[in-house]
Amino acid sequence: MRTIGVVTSGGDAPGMNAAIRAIVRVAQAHGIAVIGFERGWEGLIYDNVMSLTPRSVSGIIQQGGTILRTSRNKEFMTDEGMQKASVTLANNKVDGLIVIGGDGSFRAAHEFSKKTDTRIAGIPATIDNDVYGTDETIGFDTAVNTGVTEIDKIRDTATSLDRVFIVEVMGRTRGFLAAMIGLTVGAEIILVPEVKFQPEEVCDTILKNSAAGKKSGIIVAAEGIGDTHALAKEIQEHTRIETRLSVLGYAQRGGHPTARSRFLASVFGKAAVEFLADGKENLIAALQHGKVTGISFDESCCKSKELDLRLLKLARELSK
Ligand SMILES: Nc1ncnc2c1ncn2[C@@H]1O[C@H](COP(=O)(O)OP(=O)(O)O)[C@@H](O)[C@H]1O
Ligand SMILES: O=P(O)(O)OC[C@H]1O[C@](O)(COP(=O)(O)O)[C@@H](O)[C@@H]1O
Ligand SMILES: [Mg+2]
Repeated sequence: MRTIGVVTSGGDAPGMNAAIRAIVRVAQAHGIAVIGFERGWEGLIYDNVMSLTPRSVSGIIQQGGTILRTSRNKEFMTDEGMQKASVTLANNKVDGLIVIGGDGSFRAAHEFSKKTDTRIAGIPATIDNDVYGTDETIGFDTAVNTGVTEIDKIRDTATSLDRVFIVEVMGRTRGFLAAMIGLTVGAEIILVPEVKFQPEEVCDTILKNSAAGKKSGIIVAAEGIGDTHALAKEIQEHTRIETRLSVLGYAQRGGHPTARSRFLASVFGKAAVEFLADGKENLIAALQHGKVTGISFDESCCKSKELDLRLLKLARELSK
């Protein structure tokens, strides 16, 4: 293994830069050079490369986003796109590729490795935490903390005006972010796509809480549950309690990575380089019960990670 290529793909996640830094510095210790491909798979298709050295990754451990930039790319999903990418890797004498991204990037990497025999290692980085096989992804903890900071502020105004708020958080089709944010802000209600709910039950809980003396209500809703605007309207009409919607949006994807996100980036970066250096192909660095390990792309891509529903139950118990 002489040269490793690195790409960040899909939605950016705080801590991606810390992972790039770790890869470059661990590779250096193994005598391996690193080059970066810019803007996700696009950089592999169009041969946009950036040399990465231990000095060029100085001062990025604390930066959100990704210095390699990223993209969502349709062309890579075609045979032709993958062939072009394979030629780029050969032209740059890349012996192994590290993909830093989420579930979509890993499905792409899996296809790519099957079609072109490319040696790949994965590093899970997405605020959604929706990668099977790892308890946590880089960026998740940062996005949780960003959500918590914002919702604590919303609680102040909600309590002052006896209001209910629906706060919509990201997560695509999954409820990992909503569940963790909801539990840790003391939300009265958490709505996730994994659990069907009836608006009447939500109204019922709000009315019971109000009768018990609660001055505000926070509903943390995952974006995947559907139309939160319509839900806020329905709650207000049924309960006669002023109900507002606040969509947290893209701020959840940015900002300085937390220590936790930087830690995961550092240990995953080291693991991914070592997988390739040791000839262990097509593994994703993963955290399982506090230990760093590897899970195959094959397994991760065909399984769906379960949401721990006990988080929702605990949040309900604690918000009475
Ligand atoms: N099934 C697939 N086959 C080939 N390429 C894919 C597939 N799914 C995703 N990709 C590629 O990976 C990119 C990143 O995936 P996406 O789902 O957008 O983000 P993330 O990796 O953060 O989940 C997509 O824009 C696309 O180029
Ligand atoms: O940036 P876009 O294309 O608007 O996509 C928004 C989506 O990206 C995310 O922020 C991150 O998702 P991915 O990690 O799958 O890219 C989701 O939570 C959100 O649904
Ligand atoms: Mg994803």
